[in-house]
Parts: sequence; C-alpha cells; structure tokens
Amino acid sequence: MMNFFGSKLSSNTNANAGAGAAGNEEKKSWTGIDSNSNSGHKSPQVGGTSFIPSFAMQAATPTTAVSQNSYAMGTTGIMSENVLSQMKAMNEHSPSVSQSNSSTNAAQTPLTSAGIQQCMPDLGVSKKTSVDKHGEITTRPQDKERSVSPSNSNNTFSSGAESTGLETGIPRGNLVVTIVEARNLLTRSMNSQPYVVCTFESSEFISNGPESVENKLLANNASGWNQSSDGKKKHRPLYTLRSSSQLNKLKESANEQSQGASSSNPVWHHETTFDVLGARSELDISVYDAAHDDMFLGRVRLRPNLHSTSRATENQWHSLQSRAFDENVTGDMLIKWEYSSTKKRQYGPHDFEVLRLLGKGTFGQVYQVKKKDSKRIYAMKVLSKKVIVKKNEIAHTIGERNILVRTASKSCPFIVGLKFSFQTPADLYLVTDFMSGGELFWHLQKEGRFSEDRAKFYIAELVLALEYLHDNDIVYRDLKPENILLDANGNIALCDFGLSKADLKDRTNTFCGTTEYLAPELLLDESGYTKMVDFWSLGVLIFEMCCGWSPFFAEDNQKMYQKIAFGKVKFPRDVLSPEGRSFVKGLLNRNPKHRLGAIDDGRELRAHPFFADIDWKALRQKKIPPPFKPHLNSETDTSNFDPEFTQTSTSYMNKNQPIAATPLSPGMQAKFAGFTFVDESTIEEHYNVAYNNRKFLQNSYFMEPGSFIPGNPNLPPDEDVIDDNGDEDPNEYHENKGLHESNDVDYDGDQHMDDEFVSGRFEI
Ligand SMILES: Nc1ncnc2c1ncn2[C@@H]1O[C@H](COP(=O)(O)OP(=O)(O)OP(=O)(O)O)[C@@H](O)[C@H]1O
Repeated sequence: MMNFFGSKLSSNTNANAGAGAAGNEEKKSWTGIDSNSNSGHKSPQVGGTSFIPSFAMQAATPTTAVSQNSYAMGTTGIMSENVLSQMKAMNEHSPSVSQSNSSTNAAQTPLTSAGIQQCMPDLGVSKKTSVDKHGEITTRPQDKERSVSPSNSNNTFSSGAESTGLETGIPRGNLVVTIVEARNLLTRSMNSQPYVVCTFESSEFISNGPESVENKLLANNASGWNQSSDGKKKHRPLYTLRSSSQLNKLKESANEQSQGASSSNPVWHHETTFDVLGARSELDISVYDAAHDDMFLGRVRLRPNLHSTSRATENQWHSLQSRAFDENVTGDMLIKWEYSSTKKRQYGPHDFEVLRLLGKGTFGQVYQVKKKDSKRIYAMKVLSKKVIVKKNEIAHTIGERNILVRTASKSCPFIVGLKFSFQTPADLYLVTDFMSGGELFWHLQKEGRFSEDRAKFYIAELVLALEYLHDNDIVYRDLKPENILLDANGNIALCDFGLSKADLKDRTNTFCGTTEYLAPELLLDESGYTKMVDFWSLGVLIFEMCCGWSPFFAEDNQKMYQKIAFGKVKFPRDVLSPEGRSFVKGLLNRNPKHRLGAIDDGRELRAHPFFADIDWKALRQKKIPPPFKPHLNSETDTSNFDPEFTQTSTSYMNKNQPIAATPLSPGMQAKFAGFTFVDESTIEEHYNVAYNNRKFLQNSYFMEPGSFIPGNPNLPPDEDVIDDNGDEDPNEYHENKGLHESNDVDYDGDQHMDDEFVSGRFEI
C-alpha cells in the first residue's frame, strides 16, 4: 500500500476515535483526539463560485438583526443613513418585547433594497474543517476561553432589519393556538391520558402530563400554566380550566372519568404562541396517549389563512384523521387560533431566556432557550467570534448560516429550521427550532441498534433531505447520528451545517468530515470529490443503525482510514434483508462514479428495492407514522439530551453583566457583516479571500511534497466494501472489542502515518 498518509504533521495519537464500535459508548468527535485539545483549527474553504441564490423573496426566511455598532453595519455599505436612522428610531420606539396583539400591518419599516440584500448570503463558502495552516486539530472543545455575555445583548441590537416579509408582503406575527378539547377519542382505557404535540413551521408545542382533579379545579391560569406561590412553573395540567364557566364542564368530565369515559373527551385549553414567518404554513396537532406508550389517537392538520392580513381568528371543530390506513381513529378536536401581526422586526440575545445547555461544538454552545415574548422554545447556537477568528473560520461560519437561511426559506422538511440569526460584538447567534427528541445518536446508544424497518424510515427521510440539498448544490459532508435530531413526533431533522458546502456544481477537495463516515475518495482522490460522499456516509450510517457498530471502526484513526480505503466489511447474520444489503452495498461502493446515486442522486436511491414499501409523497408530507416517538413530558423536556450538558448551570447566561470591552477590532468585526446581511460587493470580496486563503494553504502547507494525497488511486470500477463470502459473526465482533480483525488489510503495516494529521476534521 502506498504511504498516502505520509503527512508532515506532528503526531498526536490520542485517538478517541469516536464511538462506533462497542455499541457507541462514546460520542464521536470530529477528530478523534482528546477533548482537551481544543485548538480546532479550520482552514479557509474552497472558493467556488458566488453563492447568490434567488431566495430574497422566499416566504420563511429567518429574521436577522444587526448590531448598531457602526463597524457591523457600515462596512457592507448597503444601508443608507436614512434607512439606518429609521431603523434606529423604530427600535427605540418599539418595545423590547413584541406586542402580539398589534393590529398593524406588516409594512412598518421602509426597507427596500437593504432589506432584500440581507437575505443574500455572501458567497459559496462552506465552513468548518479542523486543521488550519498550522496543522492543529480540534475536537469538540470545552471551549473555556469563550464567554457568552448577555451583557453584550444589552444595547447592541437597537437597530436591525428583517430579512423578508416587508418586501414580500408576507405577514409576520404571532399565532396563538388554543387546543380546547376533544370528543369521542378512541382511547384504550379510562386511564388514558391524551396529550397533544402541536407543530407549526417546525416549531413544537408539547402539552405536559396530567394532574389530579383537585388541581384541575384550582387551575385557572390564562396562559395555561399553573404558577406556584414562588412563581415557579409546575407541570401543565392535561385537563385545565380557564374560566369558571368551564367548571361545570370539568366536573362533568371528572364524573365521566369515573365512569371510564372522560379520557375520550378531554378538556385541555392548552394555549401556545408560535412565531409566524411564512404565510401558508400548516398547523399540525397530533394527539397521543401518555398512559399507553404514546399511542397515536389522531391528528388535525389545518392551514390558518394568514395571507395579507394583520389579524385573523377561528374557533372550530375538526375531525381527527389517521396517518395510515391501518390506524383506527375517531373523534373531533376543538381548535382556536388567533393571528396578529407584530411590529417587532429585530431580535437579539436579550429576547431569549436561556434554559439549558444542549450541546457543545467547536466554536460555541447550543442552548435550549425560551423566546420571551411568545414563550416559544428554541435552540440557540452561540458562536464566539474570537474563536472563529482565531481559527480562521469567518467565511465558513457565514456559510453555515447562509445554508440554513436557504433551507429555511424553502421550508425543506427534515432539515432543522432557522428562525433568527443575529450578532453582538462578541458572538454570533443562530436560533433554530428546538428538536425535543434529541440526537439519533442518543437513541442508538440507548438501544444498541435499530430494527431494519426503523432504520429504513430514518434513512428514507434522510434521502429526501440529502436529495434536497444536492439538488440545491449543497453537499452536507457530516452525516452521523449526532447530527440527526428527532422531533417530538419522531421525524428526523438534520442539523449542523458547519461542514456543508454550497454552490457545489461538480467537485471540491476540502478535507473534512467525521472519521468513521469519510468516503474513500475524500482520502484518496486528489482531484477532489463530489456530493456522492454523502451517500457513502449514508451507507455507513445504515450499517451502524442496523448492526450496532460502525463498519470501519478501529481503535485509532490510521486504522480506520485504512479500513475505509481498503478494508472489507461483512454483514452480521440476519440484521439486514437482501434488499437492505444490496442497498448498503450500492452505497458503499468505493468508486463514487458507480455508487448508488451517481446517476440520479436521491431519486436513484429512492428507486432501490429496499424502499419498495415507502410512499415517498406521504413520507415527504410526514404522513407516515414514525416507528418511534420520543417520550416527552413537556415542551422544555430535555431528557433526550446528554445530562452532561443539560445539568450544567446556565444561570450566567441570563445575568446582566456590565458590557465587556469589544473583543475584536472594527476591521475584524466588519468581516462578520455577512452573518447578518451582505451585498454583492462583499460577496465578491469574501469569495476572493476564501480563494486566496485556500491557495495559500495549498502552496504553503497542505500540498507540500510529502502530502498524504496519493494521486489517482486507480480504484477499480466497482469496488464495494461488502464481503459477500460470509456473514460477520456478532460474537466474534464482541470478543474482539469491536474490531473487524477479519478484514483483508494488515492494519499494522504502515508505520508512516501521522496520527495528528489523520485524526480528524481538516482541510487541504
Ligand atoms: N435545533 C436543535 N434542537 C435540539 N438540539 C439541538 C439543535 N441544534 C443543535 N442541538 C444540539 O446541540 C448539539 C451541537 O449542535 P451543532 O452540531 O449544530 O453544533 P456545532 O457547534 O456545529 O457542533 P460540532 O462542533 O460538533 O459540529 C447537537 O448535536 C444537538 O445535540
């Protein structure tokens, strides 16, 4: 074997190498190195062509806000002083919390071109990789140096503008939904406890568990939340009352319950408020039975007409529908909704209360937050500008935001929805819908492996997500169970576009990804790789879901790379049907030109016999019942997230601290302008910077003689990695602590590989 790992990088052998084998015991890191090693360097991205999609007029583009600091706004040169002062004035006069009962029409701010330009991403950048020109690598660091100071939020968002809405005439506002009651539900027993999962524009509301009848009678809270004397929230009752006129109804209900009938006729009066970004979004309300394993009891789907109106309301009974033919559903549900447009156009950190830490990444943290005005729960990713600058990742970070803006604007299902993005002098913020089901990784780790049918469901939804991305010239590049989230109903949502690249027409050669999922051409082919790398990762993923370990897992990354490049994999007995095996074989073909999907991308995958029983139209519309529904007690429930994060105190995030000194120079700050809005000249400029940086890296470091790139690997035309000669013996696997010793490769053969270089997420 040629020494294609012969890089000049110094060694760092602490390969934690991710989980994968041995039942995914540990969360995979990007790089497989010590979590203390947080250097996390990322080199500039492949230039590519400009990324100026025409989504400025799209419906659900996330809101943006900009700092009033001159360096943040002035450098783009797109805002006239006039517009700037109008925006400032607007902000000064608008309350910090938006008034949901505003009857004003949407057109509040006379933004024209400036507003539109905000919707434009800056350029075809992708971003995160993990080796910079110094060759340092990062994993998910604890990132002690960054501090997210709410102090920055105190007065940095006094001016702002919104990305869409004004120009398109699409209303922005609040939708207050009350799930009033249901009748004639087909419940299983008198103990049934119906509750609802209500989804709007992929934001979720989940009603809490039940309380006793006595508490029900005491509960008379307009918001639907019980407040204890100390003001703390208690569990939201399943059956609550809002007015004395309903007292009798409740008593009736209690009586019925004793007769075994009330569970069929629950009275809820759950009220929740959604932020409205689009005009024709669907409200999906599903009823489940908490007492019977979250059994599905029916759903209602409706589209409130919010088009060209500032106020609208409806209070109506709707028949409950089934999701599939074989589901027996009866009954009706009374749903009230009330829409009002809002004046508030800009948001900042002070508009959100931080509840819990959900996860940590290379550049910052992700928090569960509550939007103060609507009480809506979101996930907020906070990225430290200082760390981003240090790791030379400005353009890539903006690229992540741009891809999220683009996918949000198209309302692509199965991709986490970006709602707001804004910045302070210290940090960048991405606010997305909170996916309460947690990472697929969490569930896979808990359950060891999934049935083929369950894996097929997730893979099928992923195929649709990837097909959408590829059709829009975006390569995802970091498919792994940690980046696949579950919503409250059990559908998937892809998150973390930090490694994605937009505007990829053909090939790129940025070396990035997570070790176990890297496609061989990414390791081997110096002429670059295509979107097909995502389908290789998909093959790894389905193998991992069904078998319980990663096909190329090894104790250290060098061996893992060797396995990916040259190893053979055997299926354990009886875990995959012949169609399933054939599907995985098609994806794990080492030659990307012959890989399943090479000809017609996702459509080719969808046509494979493995998916013969999938109704793609129904799946896209989320009409197929997910095979598993995460159990949730409330919309703030974080029991599906790692307690290592969720038990961390976040109180410091909500404290008003004195404003910290600006951490970056105005010149540096200017480079983040694209996170909020950009104009075309900036796009051009960013493009050039990215291109030149890459050239610099290629010339000065990564492409030096002795680089690991081996040249044309001359892969055979149809080399798949599945060994058809025999099944893997699961026992042998366990005895060998997850190592596939039977593979064809001599993994100890190459002494020249450099640990640090091959241990992670980096870039050439
Ligand atoms: N919308 C969301 N809803 C719920 N949890 C989320 C959401 N977004 C992110 N998370 C949690 O935060 C974790 C980190 O998010 P993400 O991967 O986007 O951050 P990152 O900084 O890019 O991480 P990494 O450096 O590992 O790529 C996720 O794995 C998930 O557990």
